[in-house]
Amino acid sequence: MNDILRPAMGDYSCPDEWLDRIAEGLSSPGFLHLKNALHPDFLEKLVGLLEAKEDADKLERAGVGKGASLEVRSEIRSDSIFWLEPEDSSAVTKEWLGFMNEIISFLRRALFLPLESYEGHLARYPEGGFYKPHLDQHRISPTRQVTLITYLNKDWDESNGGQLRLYTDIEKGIHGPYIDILPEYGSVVIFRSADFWHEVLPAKQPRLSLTGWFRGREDNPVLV
Ligand SMILES: O=C(O)CCC(=O)C(=O)O
Ligand SMILES: [Fe+2]
Repeated sequence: MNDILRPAMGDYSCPDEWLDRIAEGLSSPGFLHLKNALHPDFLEKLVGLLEAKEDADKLERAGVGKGASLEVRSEIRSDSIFWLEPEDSSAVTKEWLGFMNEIISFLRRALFLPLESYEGHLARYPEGGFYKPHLDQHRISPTRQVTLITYLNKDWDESNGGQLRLYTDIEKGIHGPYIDILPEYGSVVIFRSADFWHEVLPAKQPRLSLTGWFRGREDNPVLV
């Protein structure tokens, strides 16, 4: 797909075309891949924030599981992350969270998805980093409904590895068909969190991204 759909910097009212594409893709086949989806100035700020957090030693090794069972499992995933919190003082975080809230409102209206909130983190996979096949929706707490990943890697090509491998048949899972998506600068991938097994293939260079989830209610999750 060749898209130039760039929400302008400082104006995160999402273009209707962008929103329509999201609704269409999530309805069927349940995922979409937008290239060059974000304004370059905004991408620079996200990279700047990630680098600043890394320099300040604020990235933490990402865990697997939830709540009390959350633990670092190096054999499953090797990224380090920084959660974007509303109380964060940086303008870029505020802008991003505002943008995500706008998408929540739209998805509630357009697809009647019972979304309540967004959670997201910047991520850095080191050289050789990977994330083994998984579903983003936890079995025990199925609040995550929709995944949205933004990639922040300039000049990334196939020789760098690090593809997102998205398995497109929920029944067959990792034994079924898949597509590979390069984590190219400004690309956005969106998919239904319960329906797509996926993994990050080993990256030959450090690999940067912003991964987040639109969530339903904790106590009354509705499967989409
Ligand atoms: O970065 C990616 O391509 C996928 C990351 C992922 O699957 C996750 O954080 O759950
Ligand atoms: Fe995932």
